[in-house]
Amino acid sequence: MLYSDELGVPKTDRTLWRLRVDELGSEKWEYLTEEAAKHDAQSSYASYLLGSPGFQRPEALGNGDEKSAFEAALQGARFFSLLQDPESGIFPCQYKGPMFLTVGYVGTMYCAAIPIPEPVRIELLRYLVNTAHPVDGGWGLHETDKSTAFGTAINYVVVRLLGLPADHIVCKRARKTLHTLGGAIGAPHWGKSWLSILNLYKWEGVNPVPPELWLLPYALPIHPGKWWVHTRAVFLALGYLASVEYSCAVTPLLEEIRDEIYIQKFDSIDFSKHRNTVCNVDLYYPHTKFLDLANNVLTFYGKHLRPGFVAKYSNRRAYDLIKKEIQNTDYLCIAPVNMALCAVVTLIEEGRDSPEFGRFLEGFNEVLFMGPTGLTVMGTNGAQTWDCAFAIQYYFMAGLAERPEFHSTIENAYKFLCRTQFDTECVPGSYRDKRIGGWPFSTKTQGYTVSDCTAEALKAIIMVKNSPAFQSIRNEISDERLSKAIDVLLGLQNTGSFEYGSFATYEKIRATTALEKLNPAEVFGNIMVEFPYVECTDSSILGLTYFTKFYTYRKKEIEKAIDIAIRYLKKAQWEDGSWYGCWGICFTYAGMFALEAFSTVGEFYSNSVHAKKACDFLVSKQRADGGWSESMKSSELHYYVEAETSLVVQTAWAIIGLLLAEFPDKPVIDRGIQFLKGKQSATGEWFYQAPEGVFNHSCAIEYASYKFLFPIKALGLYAKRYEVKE
Ligand SMILES: CC(C)=CCC[C@@H](C)[C@H]1CC[C@@]2(C)C3=C(CC[C@]12C)[C@@]1(C)CC[C@H](O)C(C)(C)[C@@H]1CC3
Repeated sequence: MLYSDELGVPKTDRTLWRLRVDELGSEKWEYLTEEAAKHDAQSSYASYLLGSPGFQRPEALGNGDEKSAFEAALQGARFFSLLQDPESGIFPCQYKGPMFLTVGYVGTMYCAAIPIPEPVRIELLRYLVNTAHPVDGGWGLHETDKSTAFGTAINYVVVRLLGLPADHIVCKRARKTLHTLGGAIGAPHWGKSWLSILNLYKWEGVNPVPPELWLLPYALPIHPGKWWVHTRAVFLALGYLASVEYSCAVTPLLEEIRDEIYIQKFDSIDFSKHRNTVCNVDLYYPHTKFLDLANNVLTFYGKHLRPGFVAKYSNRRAYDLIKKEIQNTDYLCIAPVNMALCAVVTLIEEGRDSPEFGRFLEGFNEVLFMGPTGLTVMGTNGAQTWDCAFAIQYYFMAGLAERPEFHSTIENAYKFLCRTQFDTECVPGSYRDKRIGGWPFSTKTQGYTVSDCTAEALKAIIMVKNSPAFQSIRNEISDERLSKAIDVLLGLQNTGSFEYGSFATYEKIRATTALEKLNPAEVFGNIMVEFPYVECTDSSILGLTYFTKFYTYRKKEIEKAIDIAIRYLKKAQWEDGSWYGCWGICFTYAGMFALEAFSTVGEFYSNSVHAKKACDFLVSKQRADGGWSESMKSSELHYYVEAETSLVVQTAWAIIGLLLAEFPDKPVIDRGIQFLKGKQSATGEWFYQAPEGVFNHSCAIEYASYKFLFPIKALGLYAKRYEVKE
């Protein structure tokens, strides 16, 4: 039973929610009146997303051992295909986990004094009640985290702003935990920033990130235009807000909250002394001495030396850049963190009734996603492109795509990918690369190319274009447009000495990774600049190798790019045969991707020491029940940590790696396959077990489609290798 139900916390009527999806993949939930709902049926996949009974499952097939691996893959694909929105081709799902995003939406609405629509308010609250830590009632950085000062302080504020009274049991428990953690004073930089925006803390107690940094010559490595896109975008807006010291008007409710979140009396706190006070439970990446020094110098500058005209000029510059970010992403911004901050800046600059701020109010609907436990702000505005690219590829690899029953699934997803390729550039002066030809992680509107998303989308499209079964839609995208994707991808490969041949996420590495020494976020690792990522490198290899099978465009350069990327991978492999994965958990995820990349250049268990070592590593982690189970702790601690129970997605990853590397010991693989089959319901469903993804080493995030996509691939590859063809 959900905690919110146990407590009798109000909820909306699930049957009245509708998911509106448009052809570019924007996902917006709408709550209807009972009358309107009568004429507007809930789609079946929306019922699945809400955990409502309306979802029509495929007809049941046999359980566990009775079915072959192929039948299990087939049944899994039948189930997953029902989760597609047939109009747009995407597979909408709640991309949740991070617990520091809802404050952005609720905080912005509070600053603008705009009431949150009632169904949204009720469901946001319900989600927070359901994610409160079962033991102590606090919240962490992500849903499955321990309680931290950051998570507990901001989400406590959020539930109070959403109307939960201070004497409610949820508030009482959270408050007690917050006080045990030392109170909101120990919140890290972003927590302190949001508290200051909400007038619950003072800007003098927040370490500075002045917009003046944008006035420095670009040649300097410290120039923010060279930082990782997310960090650049967050600190751009935060720099503006801190510089103008924006805080919303104090209200009686805020005065109450001021009395609740600290262990000291609010008025007695000298906030300027707490710039560096961070609860040690929260601390993942402590300040370096170098950063402390820089903070002291910049604080002194801000207080005593900053000429008014410089402040004004640099704020203008920051706002200009914010406007460009808004233009390039049509108000979505790169992700909900900077979106909310840009919305507050727009509120200050343009006013609450301006059309510009109004667009933000619409944009928020695209990142709020409803689910069985309530409504939350997602990590991005979805995972549309990524999921479609995988679905297409894995149906092909599993030998399913050509079956007429899946034609429309493939066709719809393919058309979505074709529509999603970038065909316009960013406005000049945005510090952005050329993007025409690239693909994003979510939607075209969001506007940011990602290396591996480009490569995986490209590969999926080539599969469809060259399949005899899909000749009628092969001209949906021209070969020339595929060549543009190659231009983007080749342009993203790193050429610096230590990361030579690798790929980062959104851009090439623009400044030394030593800048990480200035990471001020306290709770995240690897955020200051781009880093070389093995998974992004692997996916890029997959896209490039697949392209050369069919096309000759820039062939020599592509071959060289693949060669140096493979070399990078080999260099990055750890002594024990593993790789540290940054975007999925963790060594298992990275191992799978690397083995797939090796397989495309003819390196397998039998002929490559690197592939052999990688397989041996994976095999050494198999558990007695045949499954694999890596914990999120691996990502945090940088060594392999097993979780409590075997996990479907982890097992699929390991099996895929072993199969693609042609690992010879069949019984090992058989046991993994048995595990995957055993966890599948007769209707083809696999169930959520644990977050599959991670970012910045410390924050877990759920990829809801993975529990279908990777088992389908694993079972299908197994069937191709070992089962007699039908
Ligand atoms: C520290 C900050 C700004 C937090 C906001 C959250 C974002 C940084 C996260 C949320 C989703 C996220 C993990 C994502 C990625 C980067 C960081 C994101 C955007 C990328 C695009 C990096 C490359 C990866 O291979 C993959 C494509 C899987 C992910 C997708 C989601």
